[in-house]
Amino acid sequence: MAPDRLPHEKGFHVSWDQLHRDARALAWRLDGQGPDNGAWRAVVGITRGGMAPAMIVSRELDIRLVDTISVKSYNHQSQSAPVIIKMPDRDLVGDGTGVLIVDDLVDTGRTLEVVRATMPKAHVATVYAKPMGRPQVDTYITEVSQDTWIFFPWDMALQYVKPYRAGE
Ligand SMILES: O=P(O)(O)OC[C@H]1O[C@H](OP(=O)(O)OP(=O)(O)O)[C@H](O)[C@@H]1O
Ligand code: HPA
Ligand SMILES: [Mg+2]
Repeated sequence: MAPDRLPHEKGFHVSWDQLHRDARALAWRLDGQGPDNGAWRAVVGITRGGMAPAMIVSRELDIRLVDTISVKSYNHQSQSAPVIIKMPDRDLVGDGTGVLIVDDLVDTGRTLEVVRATMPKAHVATVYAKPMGRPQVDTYITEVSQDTWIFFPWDMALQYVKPYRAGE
């Protein structure tokens, strides 16, 4: 959902360090929760934003089978209908049993709705969640309000900021 304000006005800015900590927290929460004696079989990251969290989760949980599902639903901050551009290996994921689907965030939940339909038995995990999309997620770490835009480290750069009391 596109917020109708400038990016710096209501934004949740996530650094690489913060993302790393939060994705690790997600992994630790998922540890031992898989259907096979607590183990997970594979990780499927939703490209592109889910790739960094998926890498961190699979590293923490020692899961070597990692695949991707490619979904496009946003062009900058405007949403369109989600389209699956690439499916994961069907022989690997099956109906999703033992599979962890990982994304950076859920906003409206439309992306996850489409992804879930392809692997109905998978467990869906995101690092961040907004209220509207929460029903689509099984496990997440941090919730932000629906009108907050989350800025990820790969979309930002360090830059000069004027002092609060700027001189004339
Ligand atoms: O819950 P929703 O309202 O569907 O929105 C959440 C999705 O939107 C973003 O992906 P985007 O489609 O922008 O692609 P990207 O991951 O390649 O940036 C984000 O990474 C989630 O995958
Ligand atoms: O808040 C967001 N931040 C980045 N990408 C997104 N895609 C949907 N919502 C968001
Ligand atoms: Mg995405």
